[in-house]
This record gives sequence, structure tokens and C-alpha cells, in this order.
Amino acid sequence: MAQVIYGSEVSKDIRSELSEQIAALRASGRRMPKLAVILVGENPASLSYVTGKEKACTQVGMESELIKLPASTSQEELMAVVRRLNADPNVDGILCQLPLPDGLDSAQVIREIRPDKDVDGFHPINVGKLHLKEDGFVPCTPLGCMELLHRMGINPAGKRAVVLGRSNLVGAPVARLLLNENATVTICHSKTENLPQVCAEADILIAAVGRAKMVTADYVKEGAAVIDVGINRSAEGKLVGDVDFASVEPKAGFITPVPKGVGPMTITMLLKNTLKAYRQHEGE
Ligand SMILES: Nc1nc(=O)c2c([nH]1)NC[C@@H]1CN(c3ccc(C(=O)N[C@@H](CCC(=O)O)C(=O)O)cc3)C=[N+]21
Repeated sequence: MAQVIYGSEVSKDIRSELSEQIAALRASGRRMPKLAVILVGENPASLSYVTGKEKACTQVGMESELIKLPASTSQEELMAVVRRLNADPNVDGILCQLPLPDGLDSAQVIREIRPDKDVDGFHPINVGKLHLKEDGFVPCTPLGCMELLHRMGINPAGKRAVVLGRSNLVGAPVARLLLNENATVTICHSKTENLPQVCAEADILIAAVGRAKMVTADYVKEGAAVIDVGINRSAEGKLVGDVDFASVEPKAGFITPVPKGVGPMTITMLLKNTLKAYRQHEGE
């Protein structure tokens, strides 16, 4: 029987700490931390995530600015918006919601964001800093996964960790964070052979493949910690994880649900990154 770890609950604790810190800044007459979010086009999932980010900023007392651009926006127009936000001294964090509409180059946009305002942690400078164990911005979802592990009381040092998926946004950075905390890390992908057997060696299993309910009990070692990063949508539009919760939960030691697991932690870590950027900009 697994202990279910609700990122939604952990988020409440962290967000109330952030609210207190920001209230103290306000009480001393300081400007408020500000996150700017760029949304290009009308992707409904992106709109719901962006709305969630804005609500979370308001909830903790941060300012946020949503820049909504039409899908017809050119690369140059988008780059100009990023440059304007880079230059705005009141903007601490900049995020361009992915995926961008076809025809727009997200890598070029990410490179244009000032690394000290890149609260997604996607800029090559911040990716490099993560790999060099230097202080930079760490991507929000991987940071959320590590926070959940710590809240489970799990120290990754010496443990076997398996990361299922190797995306730039989640799999690769979370594997690095686990390695930085001295886990023995295996990264699995579509070419991995004997996938269930490899995953079943893990004390810590991170599922970030983007395939609904792919991870069943035969992928899981008795008592393992299973973190589900999946954000798949069922035919009815329901949010479904990469883990088949019903089949895995009886066998795992810890498990995170979808929804109410990693998702809310992603938003909460974004708030933390934005406050971190603010403090750097304020010379604290
Ligand atoms: N530049 C960029 N940065 C991102 O961090 C980024 C992105 N683009 N594109 C899309 C992904 C996905 N993502 C999520 C954020 C919140 C939830 C979340 O809060 N999920 C809730 C459910 C929310 C709902 O019901 O829609 C939950 O799991 O409980 C999920 C996924 C951030 N992303």
C-alpha cells in the first residue's frame, strides 16, 4: 500500500512560506516580484496552465503580466517582446509558454531570454550551470520532483534511480539533479531494451514519457518511490498520468497522483524561481 504524496498539499506549505516572504517585502515598501508570461496562439492546455501560473502569482502576492500574442505572430515580433521584457527592470522572470505554434523557433526564443530572468531554467547557460553544479535556474518540474522526494524523507544518495524519458524539459534535468544528489541514475527511452525489468530495479522511478498509463506494476519494485510527471489527456479530456495508478499503488512505497501531484509543484517551483530572480536583481 503506497503512501500517496499530494504535490497540491506540499505546494500549500511552500506557497504560504512564499506569501510571508513577499508580505514582508511589501511591508517594507519594496517593489513586488514580477513574472511575465508570453502565450502565443490559442492552445487550450497552454491557456489553462498559464491561467494557473497567473492565479498562483496573485495568491502569493507576486505581480504577473500575461502577454497574449496571436498564432500569426512572426519570430521577429516574438523576439522583440522578449527583448522588451529583458530590458524592463520591474520584470524578474520571463517565461514563453511551450509548445509554440508551428513555424516559430522556441530554441531561438529561449536563447533570447536573459539567463538571470530565465525562471524556466531552459536557457543553455542555466542548463550548463545545472550540469556543472553551479548556481543557476533549475527547471520547475524537475525541481518539483526533487522537493517531493525530499518530503517523502528519501535521500537519493546511493539509491538506484530510473528516469523514464529524456526530454530537455524534464527527463534530462531531473536525471542530473538525482546524480547531483549521488543517486545511481539510469535514463530509459524508446530504444531501451527490457524496459520493465530495468525500471523494476529502481528505488526511485520518475515517469516522464508522455504515454498514458504506460507504467504498470511490472515496471515497479516493491516499496519503490514512483513520481508521475505525465500530463496526458484522455479522449474525454481528463488529465491522466504516465503511471497506471490502480496497478502500481498497491506495490509502490510512495506514489504521486495525477492530477494533484507534480503539476502543482511545477507552478510552485516557478514562484520560487521568480522570487530567487527578484532577490538577485535587488542585489540581496
Ligand atoms: N515554458 C514552459 N514552462 C512550463 O513549465 C511548461 C510549459 N512551458 N508548457 C507546458 C508544461 C506543462 N506544465 C504544467 C504546469 C502546471 C500543471 C498543473 O498544475 N497541473 C494540475 C492540473 C491542472 C489542470 O487541471 O489543467 C495538476 O496536475 O494537478 C501541469 C503542467 C508546465 N509547462
